[in-house]
Amino acid sequence: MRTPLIAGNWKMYKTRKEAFAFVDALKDLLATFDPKRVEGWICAPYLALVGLPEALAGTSVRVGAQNVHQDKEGAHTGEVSLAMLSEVGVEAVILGHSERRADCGETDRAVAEKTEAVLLAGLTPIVCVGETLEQREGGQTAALIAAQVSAVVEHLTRADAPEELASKLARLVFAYEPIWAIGTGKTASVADASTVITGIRATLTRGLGSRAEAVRILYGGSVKPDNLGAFLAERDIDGALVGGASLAPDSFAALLTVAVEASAS
Ligand SMILES: O=C[C@H](O)COP(=O)(O)O
Repeated sequence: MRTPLIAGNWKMYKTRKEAFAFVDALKDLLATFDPKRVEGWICAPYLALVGLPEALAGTSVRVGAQNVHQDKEGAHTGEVSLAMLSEVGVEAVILGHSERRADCGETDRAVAEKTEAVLLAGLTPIVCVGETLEQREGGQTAALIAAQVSAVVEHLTRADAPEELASKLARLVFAYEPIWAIGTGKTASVADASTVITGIRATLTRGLGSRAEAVRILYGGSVKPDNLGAFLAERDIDGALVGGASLAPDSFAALLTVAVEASAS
């Protein structure tokens, strides 16, 4: 049984002051219910990460970043390493978000290398895949998503991959985020999201065999507390990657509440 996961992606929102005010308010809200049956993650901007895990201590909400460099260290101006993230208590990293693929030219290859580095460092990668509206209307969704997922799986299972990688693959998380649904208020239909996510699991099974069953696959794109339940009711949808609706403490707590209720039903 896969533990439901609600990951908030704050993107480039919240100063440190705003981030810590969010945590204070969230802790008050979480005092009234126990979201233990689900995992809640806040993926904050780098500067807000410092001190955030400590501020969330005593809750079941953990902290993630939104990107990392794949190298251990080096001459990479402006980049942040996994050791730097681990040192401040970060446990997960969003990789290959469509905004980074578009704004920063992140390739499937770079996303695959980052995924390997995150797994080897003992953190959880949340690997984003998704199609544009043009690609969807052109009937390319299934092939494109399969190619994005396969690029990661083939890299992780290549013949000369580090041996210890195999035992870490169950920690993989994928997020299917149709680009046209991000921040637009237009979600994919539950049926369409479910079809794509079932396809992702099939691609994972081809590459990973039975280990694919443990991999969690999230839906992302205009998820709100009032539409989350319908996605979570689908067998292969294990949670959500949420942007806008993760920015307010009451809305993030409401997402966790919906996930707890869905996991109980
Ligand atoms: O990473 C999160 C996604 O880009 C979804 O953002 P959104 O919930 O604001 O549509």
